[in-house]
Amino acid sequence: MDIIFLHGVRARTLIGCYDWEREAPQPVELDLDIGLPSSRACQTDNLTDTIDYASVVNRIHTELAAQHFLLLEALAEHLAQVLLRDFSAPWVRVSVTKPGILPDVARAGVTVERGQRH
Ligand SMILES: Nc1nc2c(c(=O)[nH]1)N=C([C@H](O)[C@@H](O)CO)CN2
Repeated sequence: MDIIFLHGVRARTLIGCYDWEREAPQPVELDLDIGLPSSRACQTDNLTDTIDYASVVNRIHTELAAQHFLLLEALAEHLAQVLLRDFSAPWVRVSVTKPGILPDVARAGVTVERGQRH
């Protein structure tokens, strides 16, 4: 399976379990690995035969502005389902981290894998 990836996507969103985290958006970083339905674009050299990673980034920012979750797990699941459903990706790996949220920890985060990797 061919994969496109977007690593180190920086964004802000309202997320967290605690009241102070519900007051203002905080920074998150995303690593997205997105399986492609086919390798056709390798032969055709045509953007319409693959998933446009610029469109993915735009959609991710839209989702992060509109959706508010308590847990990183729920955010990662939501984004994974958007990629599977609306971009026809057969498989995705979505990592979401909060940089600097815990003392002495560079990043705390979660990774979910969804779909079939073949
Ligand atoms: N497994 C998780 N653990 C925790 C999360 C989370 O999203 N997933 N979140 C928090 C707090 O919101 C954190 O950002 C501040 O301590 C704690 N643990």
